[in-house]
Amino acid sequence: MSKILIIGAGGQLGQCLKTVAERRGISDIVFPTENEGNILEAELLNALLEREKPAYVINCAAYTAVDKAEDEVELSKAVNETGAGYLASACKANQAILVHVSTDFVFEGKEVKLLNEDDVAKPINVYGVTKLGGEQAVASILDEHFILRTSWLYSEYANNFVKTMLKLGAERDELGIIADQVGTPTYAIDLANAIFDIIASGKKSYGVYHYSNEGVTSWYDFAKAIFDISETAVKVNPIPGSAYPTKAQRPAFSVMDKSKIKNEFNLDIPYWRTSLVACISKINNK
Ligand SMILES: NC(=O)C1=CN([C@@H]2O[C@H](COP(=O)(O)OP(=O)(O)OC[C@H]3O[C@@H](n4cnc5c(N)ncnc54)[C@H](OP(=O)(O)O)[C@@H]3O)[C@@H](O)[C@H]2O)C=CC1
Ligand SMILES: Cc1cn([C@H]2C[C@H](O)[C@@H](COP(=O)(O)OP(=O)(O)O[C@H]3O[C@@H](C)C(=O)[C@@H](O)[C@H]3O)O2)c(=O)[nH]c1=O
Repeated sequence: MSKILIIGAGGQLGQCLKTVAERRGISDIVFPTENEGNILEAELLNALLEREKPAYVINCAAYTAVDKAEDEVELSKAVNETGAGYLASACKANQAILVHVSTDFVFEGKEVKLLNEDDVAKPINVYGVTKLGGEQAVASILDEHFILRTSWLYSEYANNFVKTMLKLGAERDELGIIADQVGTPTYAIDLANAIFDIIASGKKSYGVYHYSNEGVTSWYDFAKAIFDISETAVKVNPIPGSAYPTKAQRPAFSVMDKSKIKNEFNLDIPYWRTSLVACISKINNK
């Protein structure tokens, strides 16, 4: 496979890419540290790409603290938008193709309808606004880009909803979980495999693509499944979003249509509950 460089390698998706690269025997791949690949430093990125000469760059660096972003607007914008633009410029200067990861939170989510790549993005929180800004920066600077929007990422690595639930389930007898926000969880290992499949295809069909696991659920049903699969005895109560106030608003419905990515790259996407079983088994055997 062509040489690949990962930015934001220390995060959840970065660690999944590393695991999957090892499993698939992908060896021509570089995982710089955050200091070596700081997305806020344009010249550093350019020098890194000049030195490594990757054919593909995968951008996993992001500001992902959705509630905190409401107070840290500048930092969120710098990492998600300005930094993404710097990386796109470095790719342009060094003839690299950029795989940039984005989110379902670019959508307003007020309508119950499958979201496709042409639907209008209208984010309702700072994180979503800055991620949309990142998409626009990438697309305006570099033609050779794949923007992959994904949703509700979890894995055995870093912090995520599954690990939060397993922790809270061990500490408490009862939990209230929002039942009126609907979307699709995505096992970051599956996303990592899809990214390598896209690269391995060598196809140049650049643009925006939606990728999540198959199926639809709410945070409440997701939590129920986590406790069911992990055999954790905790009572889970479905609550409306209004009963769990958060700094950031979240889309009520953000299920994405994945037809485009499946057709273009011939992907077979796992059902969300099947992947959740695989992830919890990994967590338990760690
Ligand atoms: N997590 C989720 O539920 C979802 C994530 N996404 C998107 O998927 C992508 C991957 O997310 P995920 O892996 O979960 O996120 P993480 O927060 O786990 O990883 C992001 C990484 O970016 C790093 N980072 C922050 N600032 C910089 C910087 N200036 N230079 C280089 N690296 C930096 C972070 O380091 P540090 O920890 O030190 O800040 C962290 O290691 C992101 O684009 C995200 O927006 C999309 C949908 C859902
Ligand atoms: C801990 C907890 C959360 N919740 C709710 C709050 C929220 O609506 C939902 C998920 O909470 P989290 O804060 O874990 O997830 P959140 O950070 O909102 O997840 C989002 O992250 C960004 C990065 C994305 O790009 C999105 O796709 C999505 O994955 O669960 C409860 O209802 N009860 C609880 O006890």
